[in-house]
Amino acid sequence: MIKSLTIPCKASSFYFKKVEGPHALRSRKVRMELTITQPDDWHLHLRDGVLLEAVAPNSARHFKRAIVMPNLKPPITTTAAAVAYQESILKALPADSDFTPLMTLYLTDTTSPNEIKLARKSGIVFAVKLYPAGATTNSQDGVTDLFGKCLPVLEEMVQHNMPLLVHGEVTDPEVDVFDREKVFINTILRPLVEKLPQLKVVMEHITTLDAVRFVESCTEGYIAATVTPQHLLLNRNALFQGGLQPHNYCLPVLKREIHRQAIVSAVTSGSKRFFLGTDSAPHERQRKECPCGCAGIYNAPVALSLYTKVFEEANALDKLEAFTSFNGPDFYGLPRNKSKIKLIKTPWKVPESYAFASGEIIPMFAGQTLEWLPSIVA
Ligand SMILES: NC(=O)N[C@@H](CC(=O)O)C(=O)O
Ligand SMILES: [Zn+2]
Ligand SMILES: [Zn+2]
Repeated sequence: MIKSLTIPCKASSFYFKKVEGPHALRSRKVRMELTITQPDDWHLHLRDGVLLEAVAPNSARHFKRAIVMPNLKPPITTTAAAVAYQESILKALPADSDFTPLMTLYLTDTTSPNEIKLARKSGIVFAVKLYPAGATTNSQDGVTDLFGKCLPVLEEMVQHNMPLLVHGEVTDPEVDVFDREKVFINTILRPLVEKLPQLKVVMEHITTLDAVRFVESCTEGYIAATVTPQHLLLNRNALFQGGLQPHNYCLPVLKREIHRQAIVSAVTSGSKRFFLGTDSAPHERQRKECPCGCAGIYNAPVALSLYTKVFEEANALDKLEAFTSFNGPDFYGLPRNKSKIKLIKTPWKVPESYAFASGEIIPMFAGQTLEWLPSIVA
């Protein structure tokens, strides 16, 4: 017989469940379980074609909704393209999946204010993404001069309460790659927030103490940030440990340990300004393990285990659910999910790779053993 014990914690909808298995008396093993509201992923790359078919089910297994990045080739610059992309994502999901892709538009120098009206009216577009031209994967069609070219669009976004999602790095080759986020905050973000204080902005995948301080200094409800598992768990040593590690390479690049610690403190503090965004960014193995490898870490299958590990190690498991499942929908003005997910503290091995039609994808922490196995509560 399985005995279970529920221990209430500080947060009301959160509890520990200790389950004593059938061999409990002999082995004295106690299994820990955590049940939380099902999370959403507020920053996800689903790609298209065979890659989309390979990765979409893995995100849909754990997450209820996701903000889907528009940096395809060609990019999703119109509402019509977003509608078509959403249809292909839905087709790539298992028949019984209730995963909802929340679509975004890719901002360019020529995006028209009318496109924002169409986007809002569609009911399927939830944000507009700013890629400074040349900053990251498939950003060549991005913005070259935000204040010179995009102010009318940004003003229209304020009218429609449409958030701007930001890849926050400058592209000036003279600026050290480790300083590009900090320089972006000082030269673009701070002036933007001063010019348009009513614009909702999400600083995506923050990597520095500077970003934490900036977000905390702004008005709550207008400026927020997503945080990835890799920037919570790894510092820049992970790029070179025992040789060059292409599967730990993403943009913004991993930073020093003091920055990692600042981000961990921010998310585990219980602040509403930070929420889950995996930035899961799959690239085919050959495109990562080559002389000029792509930036992007595929973390969708391991993300929830890793976030839970971070909160456990910070003694902040009671703050996990707000970060994974409340702060994101609250910021976007969307309802919180009703469904639940269980995280079971049991060892499980991350697959070495995920095969797909024309190759394979190597996940973050491939082949390693993690704890906290997610499982949807039926
Ligand atoms: N994060 C990454 O390193 N890569 C992302 C783009 C991005 O989010 O900047 C990708 O699309 O591959
Ligand atoms: Zn980015
Ligand atoms: Zn991304």
